[in-house]
Amino acid sequence: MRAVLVLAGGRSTRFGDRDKAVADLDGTPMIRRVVDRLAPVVDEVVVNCRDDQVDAVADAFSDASFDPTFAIDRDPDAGPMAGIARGLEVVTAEYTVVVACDMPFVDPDVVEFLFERAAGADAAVPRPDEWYQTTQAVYRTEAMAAACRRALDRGDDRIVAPLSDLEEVVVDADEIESVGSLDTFENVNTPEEFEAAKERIRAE
Ligand SMILES: Nc1nc2c(ncn2[C@@H]2O[C@H](COP(=O)(O)OP(=O)(O)OP(=O)(O)O)[C@@H](O)[C@H]2O)c(=O)[nH]1
Ligand SMILES: [Mg+2]
Repeated sequence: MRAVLVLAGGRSTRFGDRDKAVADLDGTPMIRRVVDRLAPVVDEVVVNCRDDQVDAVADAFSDASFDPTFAIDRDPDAGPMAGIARGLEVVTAEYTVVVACDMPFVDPDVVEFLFERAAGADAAVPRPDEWYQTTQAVYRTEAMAAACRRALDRGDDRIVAPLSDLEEVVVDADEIESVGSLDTFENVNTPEEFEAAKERIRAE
């Protein structure tokens, strides 16, 4: 079994006074687009966000054929890795793809490939350049949950901190491009990037 854990508990400060998770991306809230793209390759959908976001996020899924499970931050603003830890508490699947809500071009073929590469290991983490794409990576749910807890317990909330405790497969740019596009990692932070994403979706 496979889950998607969508991270949406950020404050979207670079975006402005709106929550980018539910911002309207050419007729679809961005988080809904992200999940819709991954629905064909997962069995379970979990959303991590703050309590004050639940109504708007639930609204974005009101006409979906599945009900996302909410993992609400107990400790808001504790950073994305704490959000991953919280989300993985409610996942039931053995493997989870973690994805940020602001990656509207996430490629299901890439994610399928990551699930295949993670099998038998603790994680498959893309590293298309010098940075690990930890917010579009597949993790063995229990191993990652434990690694996050250990990192948080030692006061390390960096998103890469759990990796030191995992036996992960690192997936490079060539491997990603053999199955899909590096656009899968594009993320939307500013209104300008959001407008550019909209234009691209209109042209699709
Ligand atoms: N639960 C939780 N998730 C977070 C937190 N900070 C960021 N995230 C999520 O992690 C992902 C990547 O974060 P960013 O791109 O920095 O998003 P953001 O923090 O909302 O935006 P900025 O305020 O502009 O940095 C997004 O999906 C966010 O929703 C946090 O403190 N808690
Ligand atoms: Mg942030």
